[in-house]
Amino acid sequence: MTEKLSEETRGPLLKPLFDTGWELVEGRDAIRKTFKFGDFVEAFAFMTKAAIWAEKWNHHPEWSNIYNKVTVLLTTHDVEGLSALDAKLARKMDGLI
Ligand SMILES: C[C@H](O)[C@H](O)[C@H]1CNC2=NC(N)=NC(=O)C2=N1
Repeated sequence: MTEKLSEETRGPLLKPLFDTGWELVEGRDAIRKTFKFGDFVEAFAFMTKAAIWAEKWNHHPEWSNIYNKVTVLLTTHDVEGLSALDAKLARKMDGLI
């Protein structure tokens, strides 16, 4: 069962993600990052690869795309906040670029 990140675990899990450009979302227990690519095809290729992992892990991003930018918000709806799955998917997305 997925659990909301505790005060003790969220620091070590989230700090490396803040270093790669993820940030906390105001008013919501979630993280967000905007990925920028050379063009729409590269942005959509990233979304396609990320979508395959999201489906495999049954953990889905809230995201939007404008031409060469993809803005991703990660949170765990089942626990109404951040869980280890969000950190896992964020790390995977960072690894896809
Ligand atoms: C029923 C289904 O397993 C759940 O709704 C899954 C699907 N994808 C999900 N994605 C995210 N980000 N959070 C969830 O809590 C979640 N739950």
